[in-house]
Amino acid sequence: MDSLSVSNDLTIGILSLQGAFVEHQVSIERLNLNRRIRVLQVRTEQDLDQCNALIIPGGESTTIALLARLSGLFEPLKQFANTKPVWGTCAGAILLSNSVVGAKKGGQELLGGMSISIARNGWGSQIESFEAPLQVDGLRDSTRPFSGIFIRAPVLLALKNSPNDPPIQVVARLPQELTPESLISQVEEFDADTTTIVAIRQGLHLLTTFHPELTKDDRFHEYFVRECVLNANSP
Ligand SMILES: NC(=O)CC[C@H](N)C(=O)O
Repeated sequence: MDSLSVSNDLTIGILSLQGAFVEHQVSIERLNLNRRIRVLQVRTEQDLDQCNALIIPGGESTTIALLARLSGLFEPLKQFANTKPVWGTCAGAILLSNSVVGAKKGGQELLGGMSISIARNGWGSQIESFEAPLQVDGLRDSTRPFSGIFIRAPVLLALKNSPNDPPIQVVARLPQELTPESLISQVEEFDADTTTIVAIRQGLHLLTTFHPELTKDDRFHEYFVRECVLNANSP
């Protein structure tokens, strides 16, 4: 893919403690980038040190946070997110959020970095998992909808950027307002319009509440590489 050719060697790490990390790796490798971008499964601080960008996969956010803490990766990950591009999908999106509602008993450690609040498992039991066609700004061939796969997905509750934070850009929305039934028991009030937002960018980071790595459509991975990784690493 010529448009994504780069002259510097870059490493995209995939946090590989739990969840759908192999699927992300396969998707990036399928992009057929030139060999100067490599993919690395990240399990240690030494792995992370080699990365120019990171993907935090879907899975179980409490478990990923706990394993990161136990493996000494939690603080290095926080520092990484201060300076380098990170893409969080589903559980990864929860970890990138600055605040969460509906955490497990005992609390939930967050890496933070994106000024939003998010509700874990925010969709009601009837639609706990669903697929929806998304209109996404900036994807290649953007008139073709992207099929969003939502699996016990989190729901965005509020965009909370202060004037000092980088602006938040909405990248994708659900086609219509679905009723996030579980939210009704978790939060007293929510803004139905915000709950339709399913992908955002802020600063270096990308967040998607769904799972692009579970489709054969690699346009989101291409988007992350082009918009976040190459932009941040261009000379
Ligand atoms: N598919 C997913 O990543 C689900 C996220 C999960 N519900 C969590 O709270 O971590």
